[in-house]
Amino acid sequence: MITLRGLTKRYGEKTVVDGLSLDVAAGRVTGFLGPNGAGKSTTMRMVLGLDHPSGGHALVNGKPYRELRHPLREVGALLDAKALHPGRTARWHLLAMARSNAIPDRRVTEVLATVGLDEVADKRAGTFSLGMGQRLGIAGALLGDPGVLMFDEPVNGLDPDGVRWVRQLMRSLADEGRTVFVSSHLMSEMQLTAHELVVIGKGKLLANAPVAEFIAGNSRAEVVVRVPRQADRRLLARRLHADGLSIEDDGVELVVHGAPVQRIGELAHELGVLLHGLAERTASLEQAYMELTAGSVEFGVHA
Ligand SMILES: Nc1ncnc2c1ncn2[C@@H]1O[C@H](COP(=O)(O)OP(=O)(O)OP(=O)(O)O)[C@@H](O)[C@H]1O
Repeated sequence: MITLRGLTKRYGEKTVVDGLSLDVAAGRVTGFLGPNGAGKSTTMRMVLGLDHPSGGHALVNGKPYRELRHPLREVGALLDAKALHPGRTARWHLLAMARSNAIPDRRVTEVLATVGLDEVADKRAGTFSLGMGQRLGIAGALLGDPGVLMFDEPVNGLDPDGVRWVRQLMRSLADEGRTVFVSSHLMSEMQLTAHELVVIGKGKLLANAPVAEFIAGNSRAEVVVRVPRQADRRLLARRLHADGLSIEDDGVELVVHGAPVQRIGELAHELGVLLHGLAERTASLEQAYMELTAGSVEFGVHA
């Protein structure tokens, strides 16, 4: 479990993390979202004791990072996959980490196999592709078999197969009861991977909710009604309009906001309107995220 209370970071005049209070629960994958520069990496760095908070605190399993006896055994992290010694082999990189944290050497062989790098374990990390570097970074996070894991954009540079592998890994780590806190800009991937979401903008907490609740709360559900006959479409549209519902008519389909699908089906039946389709269209995480963060984008092109 990760606990943030009033966590704040200022650089000069700028507050980049602004009073964050939240719990990241065990047994769940928690997606950490926010526009570029929102403060995600800074928050993770404070959890890992790499940056010192200007206010508040961050705890891992109830303790500040610096009080953890064998930190790698309690919290593993992938922050920057490029932060490797290029001349070291993958195996040496991991052995050095293991030995400084009293982790047995055999764990190195295990995690190399877990991330699929066993065949290149004795090659220098400097020759690795971006995706191989990500895998090595993930191996480092898993090394101490920690209960808490943080990944900053772990799928960056991975091919589709690698992306799916990361998704399955995150889920299985959470299924084992671990705390998995993962940042990403890939909304469709987050929708498939995360159970819970934490969204920040300009350092402030914007949302903290299960994925489905977040999408429902930040988007409008729509019902798409396919009405082949124009006269029918007009009749149904008039009736829905009279009921105070908002409707769009593109000449083939009606898109209705604010009414459950059952009600529209019943109305069509009552009016004797022929339907070729009646479907609820739930918003994607991307749509909900865009709605929520529209005012918090710092570096964007304004249309
Ligand atoms: N050492 C530093 N000195 C000054 N400003 C910093 C420092 N580190 C980060 N910042 C600023 O803090 C803000 C938050 O950066 P951070 O990297 O935490 O955002 P992020 O949400 O991880 O962004 P991204 O999605 O682009 O990775 C940015 O405006 C950044 O320029």
